[in-house]
Amino acid sequence: MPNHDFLEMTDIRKSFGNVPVLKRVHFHLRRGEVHALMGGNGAGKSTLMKILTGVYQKDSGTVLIEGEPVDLHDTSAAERAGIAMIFQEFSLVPTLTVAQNIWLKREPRVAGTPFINNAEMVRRSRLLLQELGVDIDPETLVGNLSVGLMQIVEIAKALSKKARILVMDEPTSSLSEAETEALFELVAKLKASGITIVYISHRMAEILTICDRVTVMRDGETVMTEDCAGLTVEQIVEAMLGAGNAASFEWHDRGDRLDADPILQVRNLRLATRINDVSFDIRPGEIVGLAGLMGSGRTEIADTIFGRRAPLSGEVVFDGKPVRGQSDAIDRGIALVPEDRRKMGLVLDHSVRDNILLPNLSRFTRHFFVRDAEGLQTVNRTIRDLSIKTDGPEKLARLLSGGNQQKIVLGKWLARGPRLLILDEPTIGVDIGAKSEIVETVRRMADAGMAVLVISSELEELMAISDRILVLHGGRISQELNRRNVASEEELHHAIQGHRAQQTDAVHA
Ligand SMILES: Nc1ncnc2c1ncn2[C@@H]1O[C@H](COP(=O)(O)OP(=O)(O)OP(=O)(O)O)[C@@H](O)[C@H]1O
Repeated sequence: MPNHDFLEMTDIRKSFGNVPVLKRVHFHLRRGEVHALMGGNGAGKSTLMKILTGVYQKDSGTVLIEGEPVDLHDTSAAERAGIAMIFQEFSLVPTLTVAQNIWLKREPRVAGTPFINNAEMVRRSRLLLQELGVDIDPETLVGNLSVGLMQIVEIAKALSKKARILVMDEPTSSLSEAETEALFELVAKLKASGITIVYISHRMAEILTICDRVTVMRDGETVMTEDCAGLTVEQIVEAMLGAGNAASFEWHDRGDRLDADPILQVRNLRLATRINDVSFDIRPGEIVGLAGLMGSGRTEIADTIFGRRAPLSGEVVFDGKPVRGQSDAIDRGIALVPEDRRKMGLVLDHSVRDNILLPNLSRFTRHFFVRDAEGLQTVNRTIRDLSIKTDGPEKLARLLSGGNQQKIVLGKWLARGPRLLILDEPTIGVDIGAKSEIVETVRRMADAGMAVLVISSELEELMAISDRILVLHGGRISQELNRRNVASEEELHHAIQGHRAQQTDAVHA
């Protein structure tokens, strides 16, 4: 008998209409490995995984598990074949308990009756969670759990269905540092028990930490499958982007703007959650990073500046006058690109063009006439500047890959030409090539006078983009660092943990 890998997807092809999305994809998994699936935004990773999980049907190609063809004609067929996708928290029902979520629609019954055997359901859930080594009470409501624990409940649910292959799509994107560590330990445990994991992520460092092998896709083809041991980030990036297209993610010293008057003044902000006393200024043309642990209150500060949240005390002054609510903030040129962009920033059933123009309509209308040509120019420029991968401006936002949807939301606010742009985790889900394009675009707009506040958990990103970095710790700005004086990511990491950095540099008195 020929020697087969555990899963073999060979020569998979898939087109939508006449657009080929998967051209000739080979994806092989060994039993019990953690296999990274990487590629630029729109390369075809999700499409391939949707074929594996029975959401889409392939046009041609073969899928074998242990050498035998498997039927993946719908999601329940894939489930029967032992394949499960770990969704983020959104697929659980918050008003049900952990046990009810794990066994939803498959609840154990009291023998000979149609009644749900609650005690048995709780017992089985407890066993599963114990096997995973986590301390979650099966009778807790899912709505009370942190995002990290919700993800673990998802994994328990998959294992309760006897999954042998788990697909994890950007599992750490909304996890805190501690939750990420816990997830990595869990991944190691699952692997040791023979479960095979497909791990999709744009975070290079974590791929090299926890994965055994990596497959890279580019433009609908697999271009590399290699052992991670000995592989460098540069080699992966080159495979993703093609030779000679290396992305630069370097910091530029943009000089100080200390003599300009601040456009934003945040004064003694106290919020209902965590924030005790936060004050800082931003001047036109400055890019200021806001660093802090997940849960330190960064997003709440952004919401308050944008007028979405009222402070208990303190105030936000923009261009000399207090901000009075969100519409006042928008009218006066403040833009916020939220962290959870899919939920908050996109109209999925509208085109790319509409999504970019929607918040900008007033700029492209005069006396009730929409100035189409000008609007379209802006749309095309946005698509080009941010390398949004779409067949054209009329494509529905829903049909774009996740990373490209993120770029539309960013693009629509940039197109508005705001005076203050607040970016909350600007590059979540965005590939490394696009990350550097986003950094470049933001820098160019700041050079033209836009003030920018960037919140990010990725220190590499904060280090690349910021002129100054504010460190949020214990409900206040514990340090204010001039980027020029921050020697390494390590040093910034220390500051975020609550240690004082070597060279602090108070920029305003
Ligand atoms: N239902 C669909 N109809 C038309 N085109 C689609 C559909 N689903 C995906 N596509 C297109 O297929 C291409 C590949 O998308 P896919 O979501 O697989 O990329 P990805 O590698 O997962 O990207 P990302 O890193 O951004 O999540 C994209 O150009 C996308 O627009």
